[in-house]
Amino acid sequence: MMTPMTNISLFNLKGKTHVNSTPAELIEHAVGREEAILTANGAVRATTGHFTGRSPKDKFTVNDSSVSDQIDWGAVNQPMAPEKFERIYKRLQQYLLEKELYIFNGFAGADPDHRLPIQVITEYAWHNLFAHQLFIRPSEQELQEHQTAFTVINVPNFKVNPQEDDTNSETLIAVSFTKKLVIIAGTHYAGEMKKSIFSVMNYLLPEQGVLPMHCSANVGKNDDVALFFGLSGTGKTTLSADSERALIGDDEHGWSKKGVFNFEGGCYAKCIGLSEENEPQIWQAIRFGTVLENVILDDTRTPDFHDGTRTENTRAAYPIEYIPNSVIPGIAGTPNVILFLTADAFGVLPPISKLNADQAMYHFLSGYTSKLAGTERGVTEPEATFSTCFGAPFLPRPAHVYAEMLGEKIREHQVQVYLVNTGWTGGPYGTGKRMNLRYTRRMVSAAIEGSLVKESYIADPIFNLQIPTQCEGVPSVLLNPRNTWKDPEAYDMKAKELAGLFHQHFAKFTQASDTIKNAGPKV
Ligand SMILES: Nc1ncnc2c1ncn2[C@@H]1O[C@H](COP(=O)(O)OP(=O)(O)O)[C@@H](O)[C@H]1O
Ligand SMILES: C=C(OP(=O)(O)O)C(=O)O
Ligand SMILES: [Mn+2]
Repeated sequence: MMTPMTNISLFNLKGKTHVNSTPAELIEHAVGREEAILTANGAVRATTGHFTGRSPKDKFTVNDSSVSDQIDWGAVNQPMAPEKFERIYKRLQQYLLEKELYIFNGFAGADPDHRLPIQVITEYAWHNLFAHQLFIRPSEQELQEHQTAFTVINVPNFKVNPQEDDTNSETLIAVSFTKKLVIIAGTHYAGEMKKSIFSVMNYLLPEQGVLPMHCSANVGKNDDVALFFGLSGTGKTTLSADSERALIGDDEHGWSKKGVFNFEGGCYAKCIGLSEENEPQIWQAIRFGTVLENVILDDTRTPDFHDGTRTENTRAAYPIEYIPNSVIPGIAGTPNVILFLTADAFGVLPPISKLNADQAMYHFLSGYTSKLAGTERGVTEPEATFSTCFGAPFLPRPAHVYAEMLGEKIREHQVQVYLVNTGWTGGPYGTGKRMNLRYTRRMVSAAIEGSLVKESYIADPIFNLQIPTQCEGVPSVLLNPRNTWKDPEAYDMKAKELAGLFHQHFAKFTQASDTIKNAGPKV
């Protein structure tokens, strides 16, 4: 695909550049340069060294007058002085001068009214392949007219200096909204590229009246749209891949007056424990063109998806068209049903419960899920985490900006919201076991089809949630988590402990209305 290079005015590149290369070309380069290896199923596999996940402590936002009063400064959005960014940028220009580089031009945002033309410049061919598969690929015509509005430069071998540059380490993920530039340095984890652009969209879209969301989305035969909000590992990618429904996207969407649209052109699935039986769509998407990250291979170069020795966060990145039933471009109507996914490691939240509008706001602001033992050093017991809007690491603006928009839309369109525990369950059906995926799929289907809303419900006294007494295809005893514990009193104690954590966390939302504050657990 030879097309004129679009404007790379941010950098004065004198080395060889490969612009808008095809997957086949990028794969040839990645393998030839020994960045990645070919696997038995045709995918390429790269390893990422020290960083096998995102590095939130190394993420900064340039604090200049154009954004200063808009950003929710703190641990997520750490400020960087403009002159520090400028110095790094100048050094980076020197570093890049003679470098061989790969350049992808495309879009974030499937809706032409709200899309962001982006350019992704990478040191590695495999990172450019990732960008090509994950972002929205332009048509020939769109490429001719492409004008970059935001650039991501991904230079794993460029290091910053924590002393001189005021950074946390030699690794940096820095966004400047004024320069319209993201610098990613000192990490090989490809997910930083897509989540950086997600953060940029999360900053830009509210000003256009569009709600950006950390959710997956799919659509049924009757054009009924479902959204699945959730933090990492809660099941957005897994549950949105459904043979009965068309996939809109697995991670990042916007909700405009017209409906929802995907920000991306691909998916980024977790591979740990992946099986053909449980996740057939994802399984068969792993083929030529797909990028595997940190997946272990056997002697025949066949992936061993059960091997987590390198990391539990093994990944596959593939274009959305590799999912047989997908919506391209990723645009659909207004959601009918919203599912909040939470991976509760205490095993006390019901597998599914129905929320009213105030409860929906309460749980959206809370964004409860769990960090599991082993995922972080020092975490030996399940640890509750609250990540507001189910996506705090990616939200530049204060939570209320997003929450108010969602609340308005839920009310306006009378969207039914459910809370789904995709985490753990106690008692006879599996102490310490993850919720059975087949049952979760049944409950999610019943919620989406509308049969669940008509069931009878019991009120859970601790969490103040409405629990259905039946759901077709799911043993009724599982629906109430208290039944699944050997010792119901032990259940009550654990449940009250979690209820207390909800209260502690929610205390910071002083501006929330009383009806929202009272919609949480009753302890
Ligand atoms: N009941 C369940 N619901 C959803 N996912 C489950 C369940 N049980 C196990 N899993 C596993 O949990 C992981 C969910 O990850 P994923 O869908 O990638 O989350 P996200 O996209 O939200 O980061 C997958 O590996 C999936 O196989
Ligand atoms: C890619 C990520 O998100 P998710 O696990 O939600 O896919 C991430 O958090 O790095
Ligand atoms: Mn995902």
